[in-house]
Amino acid sequence: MTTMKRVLVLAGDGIGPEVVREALRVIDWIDRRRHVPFDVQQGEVGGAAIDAHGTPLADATMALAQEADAVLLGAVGGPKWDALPFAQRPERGLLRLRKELQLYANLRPATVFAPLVDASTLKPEIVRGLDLMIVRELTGGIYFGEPRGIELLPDGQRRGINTQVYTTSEIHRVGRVAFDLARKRGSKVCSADKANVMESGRLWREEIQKLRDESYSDVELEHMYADAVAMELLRRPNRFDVIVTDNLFGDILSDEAAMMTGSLGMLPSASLGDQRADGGRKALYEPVHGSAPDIAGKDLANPIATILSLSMMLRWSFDMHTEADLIEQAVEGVLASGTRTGDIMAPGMARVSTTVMGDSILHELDKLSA
Ligand SMILES: NC(=O)C1=CN([C@@H]2O[C@H](COP(=O)(O)OP(=O)(O)OC[C@H]3O[C@@H](n4cnc5c(N)ncnc54)[C@H](O)[C@@H]3O)[C@@H](O)[C@H]2O)C=CC1
Ligand SMILES: CC(C)CC(=O)C(=O)O
Ligand SMILES: [Mg+2]
Repeated sequence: MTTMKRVLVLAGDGIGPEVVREALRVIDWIDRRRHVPFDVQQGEVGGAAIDAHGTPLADATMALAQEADAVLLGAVGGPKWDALPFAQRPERGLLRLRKELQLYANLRPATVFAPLVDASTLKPEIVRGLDLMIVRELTGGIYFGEPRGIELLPDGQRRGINTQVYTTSEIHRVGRVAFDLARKRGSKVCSADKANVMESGRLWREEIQKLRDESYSDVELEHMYADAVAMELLRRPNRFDVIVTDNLFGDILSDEAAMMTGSLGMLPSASLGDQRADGGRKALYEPVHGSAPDIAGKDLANPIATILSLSMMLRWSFDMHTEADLIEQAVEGVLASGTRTGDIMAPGMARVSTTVMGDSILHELDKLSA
């Protein structure tokens, strides 16, 4: 018997609702055409939740997220809420979800679809065939460390403080995810840190090395400074297989990697917690991009990152590899036919809207499963 897949959808702000709407149509397609029942609940996060409930994530929504098999999120934030204190900003809603669901491993694959080789700002020979995985630590580091704040000094200056903190167990658990993934891919891990200037970076390096020597001696490990990784990503991205790094460096390096694939609008992500004894795990899926206020409400956003995040959900939360493959093939087919949103458009191609991109992917899914 096929069990019901309980998915909580939090569309969020800006282009969030626009891109999530297209992913919901794909869920509906799977439900109808592949006879896999989904129980989709919807809630607010970010600015939308501030407007509706006065907080970036209501406790009731947090409880729904705890109960769901998986969460699909659009994006949060926008100029309307930019002046709010940090604790009340839209981004805190997302950070609370990550922290309370203990989603410590953020998988951000950067894959270049063949038809998009020319959409990258890098030369085709640099990005062709790119298939790398960034594993970003997501619940520790400088985004959560204490002390933090902005304080007034006696001389009238203000001082901003954030703290980078990691413990051995936080490093080991995300390291294990990276090494396990590498075993299924090219068996190579690059660990990015700043061990030359930060104590937390030195600890990161020592513990990743220890983990590799004790449990993953079959996997090749190299350590690099995060700034050098930023440089190498532009020079020779194909040298990388899996990159494991902390919360802040992972945030930055994955936006950089996104541009190899043509656009931030192409990059999906999965945020995973520990696997339970029953094989399940807490998980949240979201595009890597933000709420893109500059194009919000105009039906211009690329929904592919969100649709590919759904495909990651099918793989990681529901073991539905056939359907995940179908979605990825449909995206590739649509791109090959020259259907492009503005962010991945090449000269001479017509620009389609978010909705038409969604229509085209559904049409391609129909064709593939006819
Ligand atoms: N996970 C999340 O919810 C994230 C939220 N944010 C928030 O989003 C807001 C805007 O941040 P930005 O720095 O502008 O980053 P952004 O990712 O929203 O936009 C950066 C640029 O990429 C373009 N872009 C992004 N996604 C696109 C898509 N799907 N299709 C076409 N073009 C796309 C935007 O138009 C913009 O020019 C801020 O409030 C920020 O805090 C930023 C990053 C992640
Ligand atoms: C809390 C988010 C807005 C930070 C971010 O840029 C991301 O996770 O990609
Ligand atoms: Mg980011």
